Amino acid sequence: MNDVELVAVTKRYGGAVAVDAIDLAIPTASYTCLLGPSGCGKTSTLRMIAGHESVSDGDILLAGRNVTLLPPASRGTAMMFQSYALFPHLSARDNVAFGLRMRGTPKAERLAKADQFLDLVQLGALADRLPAQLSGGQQQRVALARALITGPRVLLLDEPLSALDPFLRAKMREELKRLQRELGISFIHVTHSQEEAMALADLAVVMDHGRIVQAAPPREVFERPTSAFVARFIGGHNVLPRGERAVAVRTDRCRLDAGTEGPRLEGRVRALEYLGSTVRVVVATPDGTEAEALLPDSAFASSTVTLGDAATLAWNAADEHALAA
Ligand SMILES: Nc1ncnc2c1ncn2[C@@H]1O[C@H](COP(=O)(O)OP(=O)(O)OP(=O)(O)O)[C@@H](O)[C@H]1O
Repeated sequence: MNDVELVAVTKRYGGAVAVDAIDLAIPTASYTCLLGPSGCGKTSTLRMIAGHESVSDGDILLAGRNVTLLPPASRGTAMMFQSYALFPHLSARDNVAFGLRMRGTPKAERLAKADQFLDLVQLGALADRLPAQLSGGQQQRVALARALITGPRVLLLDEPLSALDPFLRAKMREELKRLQRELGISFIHVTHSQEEAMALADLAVVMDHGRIVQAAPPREVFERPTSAFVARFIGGHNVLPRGERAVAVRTDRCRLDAGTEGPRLEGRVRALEYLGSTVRVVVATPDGTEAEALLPDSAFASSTVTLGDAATLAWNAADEHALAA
């Protein structure tokens, strides 16, 4: 049984198609990331699953039940918003208990459960604080506890990490994955970030212009991107012409090496970026074709290459991955 199934789901705003007849099956208790460039339809898809946006065509099934026409509260989903949307005059505890209050749960029971969920997000000690007395990261944990307390089968997260600084983002990312595993429910998470999707997702769904262009485990998307668009979007690949078609070659499989047999690109070093454990070297040919190598810093240290030098980027033919036309 899948937690969520989308069957030819379409969203039109006036005449414009934002989501174009997408099909998607999200397995039980899995972590799914929806990713793609701005305007590709990620948020519209999430909002249709939540019931915050009507479906123009197609069906949405949650645990096998058709929920397309049901209001958000009857679906078994909960949504965590980017803005957290906490009530400023309520304590963290009362914010978390709010969903249960709306369902008529007795006070003592809902406050005890709120404390339990605040503990789950490691915020038990701050239960009496108002949102204004909490940091952004802490407010976000309150919002997460508030969404989880209603016992959803599917939690929907709209760019939950984008407002956090890089350190907190990495920490919260671990936390989201832990919660999803511990609770055994499905998370569907909209992100712009390839790295976030790689780190979190069991299923990475890449969208472009309202369509799903690849839906697979992150490793498969990275190792076998289906198109030049996916290879470029997911990053870490050079996309190079091969006759009528194109091939993708991982940048970490390229090296600066004129001596070996095999495919190569000859040109000049157009950019060099030191990234700590790796160095990014971009080589451009006179006709403007570019490719880059991501070299271990030790490999770069043993070369003498500098900006503007003539350089040859080489890789093994076996590392070329053919892309669909
Ligand atoms: N309420 C609306 N009315 C009209 N058009 C809309 C509305 N909401 C979204 N759109 C359009 O639908 C398309 C998809 O938008 P959506 O917000 O789903 O994309 P997205 O991938 O989430 O983008 P972003 O990453 O920028 O949030 C865009 O072209 C957008 O302009």
